[in-house]
Amino acid sequence: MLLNEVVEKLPNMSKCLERGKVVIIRIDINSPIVDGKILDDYRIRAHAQTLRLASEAGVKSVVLAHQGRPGQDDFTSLEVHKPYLEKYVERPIKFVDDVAGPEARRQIRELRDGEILLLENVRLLAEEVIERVPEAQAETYLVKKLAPLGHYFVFDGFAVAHRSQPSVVGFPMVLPSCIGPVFERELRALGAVFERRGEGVMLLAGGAKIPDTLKAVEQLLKNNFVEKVAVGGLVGFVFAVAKYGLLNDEIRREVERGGYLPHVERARQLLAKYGNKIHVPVDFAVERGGRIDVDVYSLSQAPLDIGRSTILLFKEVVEQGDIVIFSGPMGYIENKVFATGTVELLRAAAKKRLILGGGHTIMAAEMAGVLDRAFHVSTGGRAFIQTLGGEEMPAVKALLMSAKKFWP
Ligand SMILES: Nc1ncnc2c1ncn2[C@@H]1O[C@H](COP(=O)(O)OP(=O)(O)O)[C@@H](O)[C@H]1O
Ligand SMILES: O=C(OP(=O)(O)O)[C@H](O)COP(=O)(O)O
Repeated sequence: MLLNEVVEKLPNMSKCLERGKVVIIRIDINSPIVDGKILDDYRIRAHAQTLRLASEAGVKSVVLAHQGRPGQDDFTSLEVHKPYLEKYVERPIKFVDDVAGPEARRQIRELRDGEILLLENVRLLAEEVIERVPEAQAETYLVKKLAPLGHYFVFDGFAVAHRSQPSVVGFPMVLPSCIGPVFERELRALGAVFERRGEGVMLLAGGAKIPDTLKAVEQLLKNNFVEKVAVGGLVGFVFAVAKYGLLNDEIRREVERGGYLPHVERARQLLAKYGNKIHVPVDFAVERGGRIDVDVYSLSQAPLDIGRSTILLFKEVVEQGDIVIFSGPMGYIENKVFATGTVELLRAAAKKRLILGGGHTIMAAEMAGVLDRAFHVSTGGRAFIQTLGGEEMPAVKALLMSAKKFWP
Protein backbone atom coordinates (compact mmCIF):
# COMPACT_ATOMS: atom_id res chain seq x y z
CA MET A 1 0.00 0.00 0.00
CA LEU A 2 1.32 3.47 -0.85
CA LEU A 3 2.04 5.80 2.04
CA ASN A 4 -0.68 8.28 1.03
CA GLU A 5 -3.26 5.48 1.03
CA VAL A 6 -2.08 4.38 4.48
CA VAL A 7 -2.63 7.86 5.93
CA GLU A 8 -6.16 7.97 4.58
CA LYS A 9 -6.94 4.67 6.30
CA LEU A 10 -5.68 5.77 9.73
CA PRO A 11 -8.06 7.67 12.03
CA ASN A 12 -6.98 11.25 12.56
CA MET A 13 -6.36 12.45 16.15
CA SER A 14 -9.57 14.51 16.27
CA LYS A 15 -11.48 11.22 16.35
CA CYS A 16 -9.79 10.31 19.64
CA LEU A 17 -10.19 13.68 21.36
CA GLU A 18 -13.48 13.35 23.20
CA ARG A 19 -13.91 15.81 26.07
CA GLY A 20 -13.60 14.21 29.49
CA LYS A 21 -12.09 10.97 28.18
CA VAL A 22 -8.68 9.59 29.13
CA VAL A 23 -6.36 9.53 26.11
CA ILE A 24 -3.02 7.75 26.27
CA ILE A 25 -0.60 9.57 23.97
CA ARG A 26 2.76 8.08 22.93
CA ILE A 27 5.20 10.75 21.79
CA ASP A 28 8.96 10.66 21.12
CA ILE A 29 10.85 13.34 23.03
CA ASN A 30 14.06 11.31 23.19
CA SER A 31 16.70 14.04 23.00
CA PRO A 32 20.49 14.36 23.02
CA ILE A 33 21.42 14.72 26.70
CA VAL A 34 24.89 15.32 28.10
CA ASP A 35 25.55 15.69 31.85
CA GLY A 36 21.80 15.71 32.45
CA LYS A 37 21.21 18.66 30.11
CA ILE A 38 19.10 18.58 26.94
CA LEU A 39 21.23 19.78 24.01
CA ASP A 40 18.50 19.98 21.40
CA ASP A 41 14.75 20.19 22.07
CA TYR A 42 13.51 19.83 18.49
CA ARG A 43 11.40 16.74 19.19
CA ILE A 44 9.89 18.31 22.31
CA ARG A 45 8.88 21.40 20.32
CA ALA A 46 7.38 19.22 17.59
CA HIS A 47 5.17 17.28 20.02
CA ALA A 48 4.08 20.28 22.09
CA GLN A 49 1.36 21.10 19.58
CA THR A 50 -0.09 17.59 19.95
CA LEU A 51 -0.46 17.99 23.70
CA ARG A 52 -1.85 21.51 23.36
CA LEU A 53 -4.53 20.27 20.95
CA ALA A 54 -5.45 17.46 23.35
CA SER A 55 -5.66 19.84 26.29
CA GLU A 56 -7.73 22.38 24.35
CA ALA A 57 -10.14 19.59 23.41
CA GLY A 58 -10.68 18.94 27.13
CA VAL A 59 -9.32 15.41 27.23
CA LYS A 60 -7.31 13.97 30.10
CA SER A 61 -3.92 13.29 28.51
CA VAL A 62 -1.64 10.54 29.78
CA VAL A 63 1.72 10.94 28.08
CA LEU A 64 4.05 8.03 27.44
CA ALA A 65 7.61 8.60 26.25
CA HIS A 66 11.16 7.36 26.63
CA GLN A 67 14.64 8.79 27.00
CA GLY A 68 17.75 6.82 26.03
CA ARG A 69 18.26 3.12 26.47
CA PRO A 70 18.84 1.32 29.79
CA GLY A 71 22.55 1.28 30.60
CA GLN A 72 23.41 4.35 28.54
CA ASP A 73 24.43 7.76 29.92
CA ASP A 74 21.39 9.48 28.43
CA PHE A 75 18.94 7.07 30.08
CA THR A 76 17.37 9.66 32.39
CA SER A 77 14.13 10.61 34.08
CA LEU A 78 11.58 12.51 32.01
CA GLU A 79 11.46 15.07 34.79
CA VAL A 80 14.25 16.75 32.78
CA HIS A 81 11.83 17.15 29.84
CA LYS A 82 8.92 18.49 31.88
CA PRO A 83 9.97 22.20 31.96
CA TYR A 84 10.59 22.11 28.21
CA LEU A 85 7.15 20.66 27.59
CA GLU A 86 5.59 23.28 29.86
CA LYS A 87 7.39 26.05 28.00
CA TYR A 88 6.23 24.91 24.56
CA VAL A 89 2.76 23.60 25.46
CA GLU A 90 2.26 26.79 27.46
CA ARG A 91 0.44 25.12 30.31
CA PRO A 92 1.36 23.16 33.44
CA ILE A 93 2.29 19.53 32.99
CA LYS A 94 1.92 17.06 35.84
CA PHE A 95 4.72 14.54 36.25
CA VAL A 96 4.65 11.25 38.15
CA ASP A 97 7.73 9.27 39.11
CA ASP A 98 6.05 6.01 38.07
CA VAL A 99 5.08 4.38 34.76
CA ALA A 100 2.15 2.05 35.42
CA GLY A 101 2.27 1.31 39.15
CA PRO A 102 -0.31 2.30 41.81
CA GLU A 103 0.82 5.96 42.03
CA ALA A 104 0.66 6.51 38.25
CA ARG A 105 -2.77 4.88 38.12
CA ARG A 106 -4.03 6.95 41.06
CA GLN A 107 -2.92 10.15 39.35
CA ILE A 108 -4.54 9.11 36.06
CA ARG A 109 -7.85 8.53 37.88
CA GLU A 110 -7.61 12.00 39.44
CA LEU A 111 -6.97 13.87 36.18
CA ARG A 112 -9.38 16.67 35.33
CA ASP A 113 -10.51 17.67 31.84
CA GLY A 114 -7.71 19.33 29.88
CA GLU A 115 -4.95 18.22 32.25
CA ILE A 116 -1.76 16.56 31.02
CA LEU A 117 0.09 13.92 33.01
CA LEU A 118 3.61 12.90 31.95
CA LEU A 119 4.53 9.41 33.09
CA GLU A 120 8.12 8.41 33.93
CA ASN A 121 10.48 7.02 31.24
CA VAL A 122 8.59 4.00 29.88
CA ARG A 123 11.89 2.14 29.31
CA LEU A 124 12.21 1.76 33.10
CA LEU A 125 10.03 -1.26 32.45
CA ALA A 126 12.32 -4.03 31.19
CA GLU A 127 9.54 -5.36 28.94
CA GLU A 128 9.46 -2.10 26.96
CA VAL A 129 12.73 -2.77 25.16
CA ILE A 130 11.73 -6.24 23.99
CA GLU A 131 10.30 -6.22 20.47
CA ARG A 132 7.45 -8.63 19.79
CA VAL A 133 4.26 -8.82 17.73
CA PRO A 134 1.43 -6.44 18.70
CA GLU A 135 -0.78 -9.24 20.09
CA ALA A 136 1.99 -10.24 22.52
CA GLN A 137 2.65 -6.62 23.53
CA ALA A 138 -1.04 -6.25 24.42
CA GLU A 139 -0.40 -8.78 27.21
CA THR A 140 2.39 -6.77 28.89
CA TYR A 141 2.23 -5.23 32.36
CA LEU A 142 2.22 -1.72 30.86
CA VAL A 143 -0.76 -2.30 28.60
CA LYS A 144 -2.67 -4.47 31.10
CA LYS A 145 -2.35 -1.80 33.81
CA LEU A 146 -2.93 1.37 31.80
CA ALA A 147 -5.32 0.44 28.98
CA PRO A 148 -8.30 -0.20 31.34
CA LEU A 149 -7.98 3.42 32.54
CA GLY A 150 -7.91 4.85 29.01
CA HIS A 151 -10.59 5.40 26.40
CA TYR A 152 -8.37 6.08 23.40
CA PHE A 153 -4.74 5.75 22.31
CA VAL A 154 -2.93 8.28 20.13
CA PHE A 155 0.36 7.32 18.52
CA ASP A 156 2.44 10.33 17.54
CA GLY A 157 6.04 9.18 18.04
CA PHE A 158 7.22 8.80 14.45
CA ALA A 159 10.85 8.51 15.62
CA VAL A 160 10.01 5.31 17.49
CA ALA A 161 7.50 3.95 14.94
CA HIS A 162 10.01 1.34 13.78
CA ARG A 163 10.03 -0.37 17.20
CA SER A 164 7.55 -3.14 17.91
CA GLN A 165 7.49 -2.25 21.60
CA PRO A 166 4.56 -2.35 24.07
CA SER A 167 4.05 1.43 24.23
CA VAL A 168 4.04 1.56 20.42
CA VAL A 169 2.07 -1.49 19.22
CA GLY A 170 0.43 -2.90 22.38
CA PHE A 171 -2.25 -0.26 23.03
CA PRO A 172 -3.74 -0.23 19.50
CA MET A 173 -4.72 -3.87 20.04
CA VAL A 174 -7.00 -3.00 22.96
CA LEU A 175 -8.01 0.65 22.52
CA PRO A 176 -9.48 2.60 19.59
CA SER A 177 -6.44 4.40 18.25
CA CYS A 178 -5.51 7.41 16.15
CA ILE A 179 -2.44 8.92 14.53
CA GLY A 180 -1.17 12.16 16.02
CA PRO A 181 -0.35 15.26 13.97
CA VAL A 182 3.44 14.80 14.01
CA PHE A 183 3.15 11.26 12.69
CA GLU A 184 0.56 12.29 10.12
CA ARG A 185 2.75 15.13 8.80
CA GLU A 186 5.69 12.76 8.43
CA LEU A 187 3.69 10.21 6.46
CA ARG A 188 2.14 12.86 4.22
CA ALA A 189 5.49 14.54 3.47
CA LEU A 190 7.13 11.27 2.45
CA GLY A 191 3.99 10.13 0.65
CA ALA A 192 4.09 13.31 -1.46
CA VAL A 193 7.70 12.55 -2.42
CA PHE A 194 6.84 9.00 -3.49
CA GLU A 195 3.97 10.35 -5.59
CA ARG A 196 6.44 12.26 -7.75
CA ARG A 197 7.73 8.96 -9.11
CA GLY A 198 11.28 10.27 -8.91
CA GLU A 199 10.93 13.26 -11.16
CA GLY A 200 13.25 15.98 -9.87
CA VAL A 201 13.82 14.18 -6.57
CA MET A 202 17.45 14.02 -5.42
CA LEU A 203 18.75 12.19 -2.36
CA LEU A 204 21.81 13.33 -0.45
CA ALA A 205 22.64 10.45 1.87
CA GLY A 206 25.40 10.55 4.44
CA GLY A 207 25.85 9.80 8.11
CA ALA A 208 26.71 6.60 9.88
CA LYS A 209 23.62 4.38 9.50
CA ILE A 210 25.20 2.40 6.70
CA PRO A 211 22.96 -0.71 6.30
CA ASP A 212 19.73 1.30 6.68
CA THR A 213 20.95 3.85 4.15
CA LEU A 214 22.09 1.23 1.65
CA LYS A 215 18.66 -0.34 1.85
CA ALA A 216 16.92 3.02 1.39
CA VAL A 217 19.13 3.87 -1.60
CA GLU A 218 18.35 0.52 -3.17
CA GLN A 219 14.59 0.79 -2.63
CA LEU A 220 14.38 4.38 -3.80
CA LEU A 221 16.28 3.62 -6.99
CA LYS A 222 14.54 0.33 -7.62
CA ASN A 223 11.12 1.95 -7.37
CA ASN A 224 12.19 5.06 -9.27
CA PHE A 225 11.33 7.29 -6.33
CA VAL A 226 14.51 9.34 -6.77
CA GLU A 227 16.32 10.48 -9.87
CA LYS A 228 19.84 10.67 -8.45
CA VAL A 229 21.65 9.89 -5.24
CA ALA A 230 24.80 11.55 -3.89
CA VAL A 231 26.53 9.77 -1.04
CA GLY A 232 28.72 11.32 1.65
CA GLY A 233 29.62 10.67 5.28
CA LEU A 234 30.61 7.14 6.20
CA VAL A 235 28.13 5.89 3.60
CA GLY A 236 30.10 7.81 0.96
CA PHE A 237 33.34 6.31 2.23
CA VAL A 238 31.93 2.79 1.80
CA PHE A 239 30.78 3.63 -1.74
CA ALA A 240 34.18 5.12 -2.59
CA VAL A 241 35.95 1.97 -1.40
CA ALA A 242 33.54 -0.08 -3.53
CA LYS A 243 33.85 2.10 -6.63
CA TYR A 244 37.58 2.78 -6.69
CA GLY A 245 38.78 -0.40 -4.99
CA LEU A 246 40.53 1.65 -2.31
CA LEU A 247 42.11 -1.09 -0.34
CA ASN A 248 45.64 -0.03 0.51
CA ASP A 249 46.74 -1.23 3.97
CA GLU A 250 45.50 1.84 5.86
CA ILE A 251 42.09 1.85 4.21
CA ARG A 252 41.78 -1.92 4.61
CA ARG A 253 42.38 -1.44 8.36
CA GLU A 254 39.73 1.32 8.49
CA VAL A 255 37.24 -0.87 6.68
CA GLU A 256 37.92 -3.80 9.00
CA ARG A 257 37.85 -1.63 12.12
CA GLY A 258 34.43 -0.29 11.12
CA GLY A 259 33.13 -3.72 10.07
CA TYR A 260 32.34 -2.18 6.66
CA LEU A 261 33.40 -5.06 4.40
CA PRO A 262 29.90 -6.53 3.82
CA HIS A 263 28.60 -3.00 3.20
CA VAL A 264 31.34 -2.41 0.60
CA GLU A 265 30.15 -5.51 -1.21
CA ARG A 266 26.55 -4.34 -1.12
CA ALA A 267 27.58 -0.90 -2.36
CA ARG A 268 29.47 -2.57 -5.21
CA GLN A 269 26.30 -4.42 -6.23
CA LEU A 270 24.30 -1.20 -6.15
CA LEU A 271 26.90 0.56 -8.28
CA ALA A 272 26.81 -2.28 -10.81
CA LYS A 273 23.04 -1.89 -11.11
CA TYR A 274 22.50 1.84 -10.74
CA GLY A 275 26.01 3.26 -11.21
CA ASN A 276 24.90 6.11 -13.48
CA LYS A 277 22.49 7.37 -10.82
CA ILE A 278 24.77 7.18 -7.78
CA HIS A 279 27.29 9.97 -7.32
CA VAL A 280 30.30 8.97 -5.26
CA PRO A 281 32.88 11.36 -3.74
CA VAL A 282 35.95 12.05 -5.87
CA ASP A 283 37.91 13.60 -3.03
CA PHE A 284 37.79 13.70 0.76
CA ALA A 285 38.94 15.99 3.54
CA VAL A 286 41.25 14.43 6.11
CA GLU A 287 43.00 15.58 9.27
CA ARG A 288 46.70 16.29 8.79
CA GLY A 289 47.48 19.00 11.28
CA GLY A 290 44.32 20.69 9.94
CA ARG A 291 41.88 20.05 7.08
CA ILE A 292 43.36 19.07 3.76
CA ASP A 293 41.63 17.64 0.68
CA VAL A 294 42.96 14.51 -0.98
CA ASP A 295 41.98 12.85 -4.20
CA VAL A 296 40.26 9.47 -3.64
CA TYR A 297 43.22 7.54 -5.05
CA SER A 298 45.59 9.21 -2.56
CA LEU A 299 43.37 8.46 0.42
CA SER A 300 45.31 6.68 3.14
CA GLN A 301 43.41 7.56 6.30
CA ALA A 302 39.81 7.82 7.46
CA PRO A 303 38.01 10.65 5.66
CA LEU A 304 36.25 13.23 7.81
CA ASP A 305 34.36 15.18 5.14
CA ILE A 306 33.82 15.25 1.40
CA GLY A 307 36.38 17.37 -0.46
CA ARG A 308 35.95 20.61 -2.41
CA SER A 309 35.57 18.96 -5.84
CA THR A 310 32.92 16.61 -4.46
CA ILE A 311 31.02 19.52 -2.90
CA LEU A 312 30.88 21.15 -6.35
CA LEU A 313 29.75 17.91 -8.00
CA PHE A 314 27.02 17.34 -5.42
CA LYS A 315 25.86 20.95 -5.77
CA GLU A 316 25.24 20.19 -9.45
CA VAL A 317 23.06 17.25 -8.42
CA VAL A 318 21.11 19.54 -6.08
CA GLU A 319 20.74 22.11 -8.87
CA GLN A 320 19.11 19.53 -11.14
CA GLY A 321 16.34 18.70 -8.66
CA ASP A 322 13.40 20.49 -7.18
CA ILE A 323 13.00 18.22 -4.16
CA VAL A 324 16.11 17.34 -2.15
CA ILE A 325 16.02 14.73 0.58
CA PHE A 326 18.92 15.13 3.00
CA SER A 327 19.57 12.22 5.32
CA GLY A 328 22.77 12.08 7.38
CA PRO A 329 25.67 14.56 7.35
CA MET A 330 28.42 14.51 4.73
CA GLY A 331 31.16 14.48 7.37
CA TYR A 332 32.20 14.62 10.99
CA ILE A 333 30.14 17.70 11.82
CA GLU A 334 30.99 17.65 15.51
CA ASN A 335 34.22 19.36 14.41
CA LYS A 336 33.34 22.61 12.63
CA VAL A 337 36.26 22.24 10.24
CA PHE A 338 34.71 19.07 8.85
CA ALA A 339 31.15 20.42 8.72
CA THR A 340 31.85 22.40 5.52
CA GLY A 341 30.53 19.82 3.06
CA THR A 342 27.30 19.34 5.01
CA VAL A 343 26.73 23.05 5.62
CA GLU A 344 27.38 24.10 2.02
CA LEU A 345 25.15 21.41 0.57
CA LEU A 346 22.38 22.12 3.06
CA ARG A 347 22.49 25.79 2.03
CA ALA A 348 22.26 24.81 -1.65
CA ALA A 349 19.46 22.33 -0.91
CA ALA A 350 17.48 24.91 1.07
CA LYS A 351 16.91 26.81 -2.18
CA LYS A 352 14.88 23.79 -3.28
CA ARG A 353 12.10 21.92 -1.51
CA LEU A 354 14.24 20.45 1.27
CA ILE A 355 13.19 17.42 3.28
CA LEU A 356 15.61 16.44 6.00
CA GLY A 357 15.77 14.00 8.87
CA GLY A 358 18.04 12.70 11.60
CA GLY A 359 19.31 14.34 14.80
CA HIS A 360 22.74 15.26 13.42
CA THR A 361 21.30 16.47 10.14
CA ILE A 362 18.91 18.76 12.01
CA MET A 363 21.81 20.04 14.12
CA ALA A 364 23.78 20.73 10.93
CA ALA A 365 20.79 22.53 9.38
CA GLU A 366 20.64 24.73 12.47
CA MET A 367 24.37 25.38 12.10
CA ALA A 368 23.86 26.26 8.43
CA GLY A 369 20.96 28.58 9.33
CA VAL A 370 18.49 26.79 7.05
CA LEU A 371 16.32 24.79 9.45
CA ASP A 372 13.46 27.30 9.18
CA ARG A 373 13.60 27.18 5.39
CA ALA A 374 13.19 23.41 5.09
CA PHE A 375 9.93 22.19 3.58
CA HIS A 376 9.78 19.28 6.02
CA VAL A 377 11.95 18.44 9.01
CA SER A 378 11.49 14.85 10.08
CA THR A 379 11.59 14.00 13.76
CA GLY A 380 12.87 10.53 12.87
CA GLY A 381 16.36 9.18 12.34
CA ARG A 382 16.15 5.46 11.69
CA ALA A 383 12.37 5.72 11.22
CA PHE A 384 12.93 8.35 8.52
CA ILE A 385 15.50 6.35 6.59
CA GLN A 386 13.53 3.11 6.98
CA THR A 387 10.35 4.75 5.73
CA LEU A 388 12.33 6.02 2.75
CA GLY A 389 13.49 2.44 2.33
CA GLY A 390 9.86 1.38 1.96
CA GLU A 391 9.66 -0.60 5.19
CA GLU A 392 6.30 -0.91 6.87
CA MET A 393 6.61 0.56 10.34
CA PRO A 394 5.31 -1.69 13.17
CA ALA A 395 3.37 1.34 14.48
CA VAL A 396 1.58 1.72 11.14
CA LYS A 397 0.78 -1.98 11.01
CA ALA A 398 -0.65 -1.95 14.55
CA LEU A 399 -2.71 1.19 13.89
CA LEU A 400 -4.16 -0.32 10.71
CA MET A 401 -5.12 -3.46 12.67
CA SER A 402 -6.69 -1.28 15.35
CA ALA A 403 -8.70 0.76 12.85
CA LYS A 404 -10.08 -2.43 11.35
CA LYS A 405 -11.04 -3.77 14.77
CA PHE A 406 -12.55 -0.67 16.40
CA TRP A 407 -13.75 1.40 13.43
CA PRO A 408 -14.43 -1.17 10.68
N1 LIG B 1 33.40 10.86 7.48
C1 LIG B 1 32.95 10.70 8.72
N2 LIG B 1 33.76 10.30 9.71
C2 LIG B 1 33.32 10.14 10.96
N3 LIG B 1 32.07 10.35 11.34
C3 LIG B 1 31.22 10.73 10.40
C4 LIG B 1 31.60 10.94 9.05
N4 LIG B 1 30.51 11.30 8.37
C5 LIG B 1 29.49 11.33 9.24
N5 LIG B 1 29.90 10.99 10.47
C6 LIG B 1 29.13 10.91 11.71
O1 LIG B 1 27.89 10.33 11.52
C7 LIG B 1 27.05 10.75 12.59
C8 LIG B 1 25.71 11.07 12.07
O2 LIG B 1 25.17 9.98 11.40
P1 LIG B 1 23.65 9.56 11.55
O3 LIG B 1 23.38 9.18 12.96
O4 LIG B 1 23.40 8.56 10.49
O5 LIG B 1 22.92 10.92 11.19
P2 LIG B 1 21.52 11.48 11.74
O6 LIG B 1 21.65 11.67 13.24
O7 LIG B 1 21.33 12.78 11.02
O8 LIG B 1 20.50 10.45 11.40
C9 LIG B 1 27.69 11.96 13.21
O9 LIG B 1 28.18 11.64 14.49
C10 LIG B 1 28.82 12.27 12.25
O10 LIG B 1 29.95 12.81 12.88
O1 LIG C 1 16.07 8.49 18.85
C1 LIG C 1 15.43 7.60 18.29
O2 LIG C 1 15.78 7.07 17.12
P1 LIG C 1 17.01 7.58 16.16
O3 LIG C 1 18.30 7.37 16.92
O4 LIG C 1 16.88 6.70 14.97
O5 LIG C 1 16.77 9.04 15.84
C2 LIG C 1 14.14 7.09 18.83
O6 LIG C 1 13.81 7.70 20.06
C3 LIG C 1 14.18 5.57 18.98
O7 LIG C 1 15.14 5.26 19.91
P2 LIG C 1 15.77 3.79 19.93
O8 LIG C 1 16.63 3.65 18.70
O9 LIG C 1 16.58 3.72 21.22
O10 LIG C 1 14.64 2.79 19.93
